Amino acid sequence: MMVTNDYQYDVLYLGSGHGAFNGALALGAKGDFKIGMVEADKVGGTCPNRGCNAKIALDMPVKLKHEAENMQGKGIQGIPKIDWAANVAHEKEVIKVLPGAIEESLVANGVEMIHGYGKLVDPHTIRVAGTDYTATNIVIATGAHYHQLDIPGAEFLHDGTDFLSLSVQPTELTIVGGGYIAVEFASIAATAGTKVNLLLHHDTALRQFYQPFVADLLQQLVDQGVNIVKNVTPEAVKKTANGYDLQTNQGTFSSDWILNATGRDPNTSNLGLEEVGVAYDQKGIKVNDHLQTSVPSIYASGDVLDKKVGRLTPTAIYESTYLTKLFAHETSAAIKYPAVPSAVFTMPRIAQVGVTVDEAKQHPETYKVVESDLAGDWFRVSMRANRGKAITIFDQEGYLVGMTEISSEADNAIGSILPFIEYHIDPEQMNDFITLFPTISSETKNHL
Ligand SMILES: Cc1cc2nc3c(=O)[nH]c(=O)nc-3n(C[C@H](O)[C@H](O)[C@H](O)COP(=O)(O)OP(=O)(O)OC[C@H]3O[C@@H](n4cnc5c(N)ncnc54)[C@H](O)[C@@H]3O)c2cc1C
Ligand SMILES: NC(=O)c1ccc[n+]([C@@H]2O[C@H](COP(=O)([O-])OP(=O)(O)OC[C@H]3O[C@@H](n4cnc5c(N)ncnc54)[C@H](O)[C@@H]3O)[C@@H](O)[C@H]2O)c1
Repeated sequence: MMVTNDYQYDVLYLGSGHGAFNGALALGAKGDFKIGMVEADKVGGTCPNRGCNAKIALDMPVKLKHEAENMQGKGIQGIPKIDWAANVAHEKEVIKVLPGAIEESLVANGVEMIHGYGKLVDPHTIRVAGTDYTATNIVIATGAHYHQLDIPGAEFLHDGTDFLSLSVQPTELTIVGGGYIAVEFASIAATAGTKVNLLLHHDTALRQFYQPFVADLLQQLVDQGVNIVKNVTPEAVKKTANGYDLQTNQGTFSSDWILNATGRDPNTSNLGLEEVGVAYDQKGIKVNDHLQTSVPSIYASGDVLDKKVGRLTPTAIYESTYLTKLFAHETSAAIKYPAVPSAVFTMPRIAQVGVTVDEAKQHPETYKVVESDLAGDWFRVSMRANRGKAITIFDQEGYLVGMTEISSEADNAIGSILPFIEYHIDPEQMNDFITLFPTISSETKNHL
């Protein structure tokens, strides 16, 4: 596809996160598309600048400290101390190159960057600072923002972006929420020695994960000193001489910092969606199975979508690269998501992919569920990291269709089996895969 009309671009992206830039890079590499991208903030969006990359950089010393604790007296003497300020400084150092590097590769692939806040004017036009940019197709990839609590004193609450820039270690931290961000940041802070209150809205956390594993994770956080309180509804925040009081239906929690981790809402306001007729609600922009909105020339991708798969970086990448194939006429098929893995980067981690344990247990006529204790896995014993459980799910013909694990290496374990599920590798063919030994992938394959 090339410009065949009076529009300036073939494709104009609104936003430059993974929901946009991976697809734009691939489209630009084809060489015959005119592409523009509008970004109001840092190029690369949430994940590189204030999401996954920043978070995992902060988690590195956390994992290392747990590993050193496990190896005490087994070749390691002394428990390292996390230097909070230095950890945050290192996180900033490793992510600061990302927006520049992403913009450089976009430009090298022919993408024209337009810096500023964009708003739709009509089905083919985005206005930025008074200038109109036109395109055959527009992709809305504006991401999501932190959910605000509507309580008195909400202005004293901090969000995940603030946490990732918090250079002074809180003595006591209160976290509201029980999703990914709440438990991951609780794990980071508690390991560094901060006293953490983790306030769950319900009687559990991480509701999309296998609950016995979540209960085990919460118990391990309690063992590290985290004060977990269930069924909490926040009511008001008050500033005190030493910090803040969070008043709730379960009493008052005093701490020097409060993290509001109650979810993220799609960025749909002030984009001109109503004016142009793009349908959306509080769950996000509505699209058909080709990621096309109610306005045929406008598509949407990433966290801003109303979608059933997780609001994750890999799903945003998958959507933006699907759109590239669609625009390049390399496919006309509906989007079909592969099995989407997800991990909670706590210590221990929980990760899962494919058919869930609950689904499998509800349908014993279709699935076989195999539970494995990892205590005896030799490689993990050598790492002294053999506390954990894995559950593998097979269909009646013996094909692997799902897996979930809790362990310090659950992310690596689940990552190692994805092709078996996605490519429907039969039990015999699995023997054709030679793994590296000894590694987590060889240990994991032993359980299949
Ligand atoms: C703390 C945190 C940790 C996370 N950890 C993980 C993880 O470990 N693994 C994982 O898979 N996912 C993780 N995620 C989720 C992941 O970051 C998102 O799913 C992903 O970044 C979504 O990409 P996106 O392109 O849809 O949106 P974004 O990356 O948010 O990009 C949207 C962009 O659009 C821009 N924009 C918005 N409106 C306009 C406008 N009108 N004009 C111009 N520009 C505009 C914004 O400035 C932004 O740059 C995490 C998220 C957070 C917040
Ligand atoms: N490891 C990862 O893949 C990862 C890590 C971090 C974030 N993310 C993504 O970032 C997004 C945001 O993560 P999150 O953890 O903020 O959201 P989430 O939706 O996972 O969790 C929100 C939590 O807030 C609670 N909550 C909602 N309203 C509340 C209220 N009024 N009072 C108290 N608690 C309330 C919910 O019960 C839930 O536990 C998600 O889309 C997630 O997919 C992913």
